[in-house]
Amino acid sequence: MTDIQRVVEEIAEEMRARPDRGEVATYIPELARVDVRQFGLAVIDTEGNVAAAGDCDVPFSIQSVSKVFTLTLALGKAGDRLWKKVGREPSGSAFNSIVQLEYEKGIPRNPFINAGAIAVTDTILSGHQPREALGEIVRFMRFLADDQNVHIDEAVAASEQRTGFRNAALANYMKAYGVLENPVDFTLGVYFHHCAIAMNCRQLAMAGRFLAQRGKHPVTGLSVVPPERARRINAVMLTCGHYDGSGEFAYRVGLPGKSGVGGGILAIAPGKASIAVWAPGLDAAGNSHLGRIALEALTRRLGWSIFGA
Ligand SMILES: NC(=O)CC[C@H](N)C(=O)O
Repeated sequence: MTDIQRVVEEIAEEMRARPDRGEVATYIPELARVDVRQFGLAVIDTEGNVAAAGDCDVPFSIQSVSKVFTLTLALGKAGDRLWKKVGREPSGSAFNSIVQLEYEKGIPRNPFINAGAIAVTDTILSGHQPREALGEIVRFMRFLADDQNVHIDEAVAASEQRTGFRNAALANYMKAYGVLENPVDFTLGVYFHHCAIAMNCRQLAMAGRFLAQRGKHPVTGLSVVPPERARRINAVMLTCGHYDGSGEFAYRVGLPGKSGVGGGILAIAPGKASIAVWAPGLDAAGNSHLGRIALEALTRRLGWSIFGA
């Protein structure tokens, strides 16, 4: 057994035993049904060695973790023009906050808060039909995960479509400022559906590998993005990937990471590994409670924080 596999199994064991699990998201009714006792962890190093434990094969709703991949696609389409529509500063406010948008004239602070991700999705749509844009996003996820078995959980998408009034407010607000180009319902439809992509920890860690290896696809060796872009996406993940918990995540874990309200976190140890953890219970900022604790244990034991041991 490798050191990494031993550490991953130890952590899964420790997390299973903990009574503090956080609370599942309830504002998307379908997510409220998920069993909070689950825990999965998968680490894939740059040579392709997989260390995994717990519920690492159970698919979960990746939610905002999808925003890393839509950002990658949108940068591929629009290049640096994307940064006219969305900033890259931490927001210091909740993921679904509205107040900042008014002060900043409809330009969201960063691509990972909901408003920013909706603006990113709008860039991917750029005049196409929602079905085509969604197809492109799902194909990209399958290509990166090297697995055709990645799909959209329609029940989760429909659940959020029915209840996503706050996101509708954010989108309409940006539309009023001319930040969104497509019909609001098109952009929101694609956004809700890409948030509803279901993947397991192994698939998600695989999909993130290009960010750990200078933009290269792990299987084909092709360039997914140039090294400079991979570095920059990691930087935005570090500063903005956990909303108003981003400082705490950097302090404790020390890796670029992106969380979702399904309880997943994708974390990148540049040059070393891609890591996916899933524990559905959330903390007050909407980030996976045990996911963060597990990653803190992992980076400490393996000495993987980008800030040193
Ligand atoms: N933080 C999240 O994962 C939020 C994503 C969710 N789909 C929403 O828009 O509210």
